[in-house]
Amino acid sequence: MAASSVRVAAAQMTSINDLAANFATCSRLVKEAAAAGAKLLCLPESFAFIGAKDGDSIKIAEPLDGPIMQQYCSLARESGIWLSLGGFQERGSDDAHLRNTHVIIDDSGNIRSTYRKIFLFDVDVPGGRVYKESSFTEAGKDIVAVDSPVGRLGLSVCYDLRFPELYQQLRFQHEAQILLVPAAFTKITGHAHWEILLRARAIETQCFVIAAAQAGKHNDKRESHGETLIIDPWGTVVGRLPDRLSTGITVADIDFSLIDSVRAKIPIAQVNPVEFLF
Ligand SMILES: O=C(O)CNC(=O)[C@H](CS)NC(=O)CCC(=O)C(=O)O
Repeated sequence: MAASSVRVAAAQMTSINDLAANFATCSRLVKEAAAAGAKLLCLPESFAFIGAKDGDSIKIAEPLDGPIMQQYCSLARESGIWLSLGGFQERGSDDAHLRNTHVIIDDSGNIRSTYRKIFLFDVDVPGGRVYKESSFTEAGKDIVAVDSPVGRLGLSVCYDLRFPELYQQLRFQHEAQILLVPAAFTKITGHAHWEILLRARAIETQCFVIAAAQAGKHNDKRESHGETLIIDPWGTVVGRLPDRLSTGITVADIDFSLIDSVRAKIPIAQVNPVEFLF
């Protein structure tokens, strides 16, 4: 008989401009999650690397079959755990661009799925910096969901969170049960919007949401909001890492009967809003 609940973990970390140091941190977190009985660990956007200056990320970008991703595949295999690697700097179609790629690796170390961030962070943060992710990143086009031992995963990255249509499609067209939102939110926007947007996505899609976050100071210019969260389909926060904690994991049990009961009792999927609104 299939188990009715299965454990997941989400990690928080402070990536820097040092691939080996970040890999060492990820290895430790992966081992901790496996020891806690988790079947999937979600790492934040830019887990492998956060540059200290413009152009650093382009320099380290590699294809998915390159040595960096292979190291993470080995880590998944050795620990016997699935990994969600949000926001890998995948080499793009020319030397000036990368792709911000969310990679799902299974417990044998095989890449099962890849999603390239669709919505790029071209934003003038009020009281903060101007970001132009599109200046060095190629946007993805495809919506991606994939089956896993912890349920059907809907993939996204960071700023995608602000586009609810993506999550509506993941839930209602692609049948996602768990939405993954790896991120490196800014201090300012994270403080104002992070938790509210994540809980809204969980409630309006009736999915679990796992949001692994970068936290703390990466370099002189950059600091992330933190506050890794796991949220259930009712909108309750079931796992949380405080912003002040720079590195660690939180675990939660995915209860499939909760997904079913929330969806049965509040039957929004049975209503086609287009019939009523247009
Ligand atoms: O560039 C990297 O190293 C990794 N990528 C990021 O940090 C990305 C793009 S710059 N950040 C976001 O999307 C923040 C979104 C955000 O903070 C919001 O929507 O408010």
